[in-house]
Amino acid sequence: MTEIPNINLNNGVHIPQLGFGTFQIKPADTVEAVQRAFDAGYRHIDTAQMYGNEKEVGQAIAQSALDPTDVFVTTKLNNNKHSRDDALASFDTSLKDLGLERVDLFLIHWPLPAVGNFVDTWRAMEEIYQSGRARSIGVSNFQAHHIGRLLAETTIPPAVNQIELHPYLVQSELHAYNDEHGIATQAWSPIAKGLVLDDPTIVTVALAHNKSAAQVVLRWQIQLGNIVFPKSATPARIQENTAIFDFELDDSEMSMISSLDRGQRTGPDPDTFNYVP
Ligand SMILES: NC(=O)C1=CN([C@@H]2O[C@H](COP(=O)(O)OP(=O)(O)OC[C@H]3O[C@@H](n4cnc5c(N)ncnc54)[C@H](OP(=O)(O)O)[C@@H]3O)[C@@H](O)[C@H]2O)C=CC1
Ligand SMILES: O=C(O)C(=O)[C@@H](O)[C@H](O)C(=O)CO
Repeated sequence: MTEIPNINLNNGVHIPQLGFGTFQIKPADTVEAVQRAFDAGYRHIDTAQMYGNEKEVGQAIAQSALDPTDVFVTTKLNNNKHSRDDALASFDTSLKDLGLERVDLFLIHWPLPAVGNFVDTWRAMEEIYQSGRARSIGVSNFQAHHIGRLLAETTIPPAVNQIELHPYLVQSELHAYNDEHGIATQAWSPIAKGLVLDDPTIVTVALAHNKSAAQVVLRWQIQLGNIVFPKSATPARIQENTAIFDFELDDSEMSMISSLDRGQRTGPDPDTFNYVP
C-alpha cells in the first residue's frame, strides 16, 4: 500500500497530502468509487454539500473495515447557506448525511463577493470549530483580499485555502500569500480535468520517468507542497494516481512544468462567481 505523507495544518491537525476528489461522481457510483479509493490506500476524501454525495461517502466509510477516525473527511458549505443559521443547520445535516460525529475539515465553498457576507459566514464557521465538530476550518476559492478581511476582522485563521491550481494556472502569488499566513494550499482540479495531459512538456517528462502524464503532474503538485485530491471514477486511474511517491522531479523539470502557466481557469473566477442555487 502506498505511503502517503501528511501535511501539518496551522492548528496541529495532520492531513494526508493526497486525497480522493468526488465532484461529479454520481451518488449511485460514489460508494463503489470511494471503496476502491480506500482499497488503493487513500485515507482522505473531499466532498461538498454541493456534490450531492455526502450520504454515499458516509456509506462507503461505514461499510469499510476502517475506523472512521482514520479517514480524513472534508466537506464544504453550499453557496445558499451563507447566513449564520443556515450555515449551522446545514453543517448538522452534513454530519448526519456523512454519519459522522465530526468532520476533519469544513470549508466555505466560494466567497460570493456580490452576496457580500462571507465574513459573517466565517464567524459561523468559527462557532462550528469551537464546538469541536470540525477539527479544522478553511476556505475555498478565496483570493488574497478575501482572506485579508478574515484575518483583520475575525479570530481564527483559515487552515487551508482550496483553489484551482494546475500547470496552466500555477497561482504563484496566491500560493505565496497562503504560505506567508500559515494557510495550506489545496489544489483543486490538480490535473486540470485532464486538459494538461497531452501537453508536450508534460509528456516528455513523463516518458523520462516511465510514468503517466497524470502521475507527473500530481508529483509536481506534491513537490510544490500542495494538497491534492484527483477525481476518478475509473478503477485503474484511482490506483494510478497513488503511484506518485516512488520518483522525484528535479529542479529543471519542476521549472519546466511551472513555466507552462498561462493563467487559464477551467472553472469560475472567484471574483465574479456569485451563483447561489
Ligand atoms: N473547491 C472547489 O471549488 C472545487 C473543488 N474540486 C475538488 O477537486 C477534485 C478534483 O478536481 P476535478 O475537477 O474533479 O478535476 P481533476 O483535475 O481531478 O480531473 C478529473 C478528470 O480527470 C480524469 N482523470 C483522473 N485521473 C486520470 C488519469 N490518471 N489519467 C487520465 N485522466 C484522469 C477523470 O476521468 P475519470 O473519472 O473518467 O477517470 C476526470 O475526467 C474534485 O473531485 C473536487 O473534490 C473540484 C472543482 C472545484
Ligand atoms: O466542484 C466544485 O467544488 C465547484 O465548486 C464547481 O462545481 C463550480 O461550482 C463550478 O464549476 C460551477 O460551474
